[in-house]
Amino acid sequence: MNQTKEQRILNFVLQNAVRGDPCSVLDAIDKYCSEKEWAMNVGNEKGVILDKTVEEVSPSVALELGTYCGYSGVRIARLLKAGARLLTVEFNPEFAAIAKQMFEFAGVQDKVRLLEGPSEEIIPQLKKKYEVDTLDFVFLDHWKDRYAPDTILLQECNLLRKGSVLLADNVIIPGTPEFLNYVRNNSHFQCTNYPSHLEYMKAADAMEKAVFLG
Ligand SMILES: O=C(NCCO)c1cc(-c2ccc(F)cc2)cc(O)c1O
Ligand SMILES: [Mg+2]
Repeated sequence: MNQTKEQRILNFVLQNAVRGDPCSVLDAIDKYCSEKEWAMNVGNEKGVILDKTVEEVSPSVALELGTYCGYSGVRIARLLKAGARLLTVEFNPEFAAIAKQMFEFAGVQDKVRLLEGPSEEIIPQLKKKYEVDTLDFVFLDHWKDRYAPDTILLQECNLLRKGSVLLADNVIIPGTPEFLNYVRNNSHFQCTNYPSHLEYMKAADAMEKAVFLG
């Protein structure tokens, strides 16, 4: 059976990175996806913006929407303080299976909980089923037309508190116009735009930070 691109990425990591070394996993994925096959990982340039935001927030509980192969999940988990945890949601079971192996190889599996299913089903379960009180940090990187409805759903489920930080990937390409309009015209959010580039390409992209003001 032919391998998928995501399996090829994982195999390259298993062959070229160091087990238990998250940075070597990130470097291997970035090397493969810049030299061999493009893939929709957040990448190293936008990854630095993600790093700085995670370090500023120092979250105890972080949520990622859109796991894919686990690149940004490894990126976030490697920066979490002792006892902190990342919940990451992936709809596609094949991607989830790859990401699970990626987390284990990187050695971050004890900090990460991978939840398979649609975000609109999982978000309402976070409090009771996954014992979440409120979220300190949310990385939005899933289906771009879900960013706005899921931001509303997070509020409806009382998962945001004064100071909760949302960071959204791809607000230029593929683009998230409904989300940008929603948070930028909402007095409950303080927004900051971070211009960058599409992962592994010269095309312009950006990330948007939206701090919930309560
Ligand atoms: O769809 C995306 N993510 C959700 C997956 O379940 C996604 C797409 C792209 C992208 C694709 C095709 C292109 F031509 C340009 C950008 C980039 C990304 O960073 C992404 O996160
Ligand atoms: Mg993305």
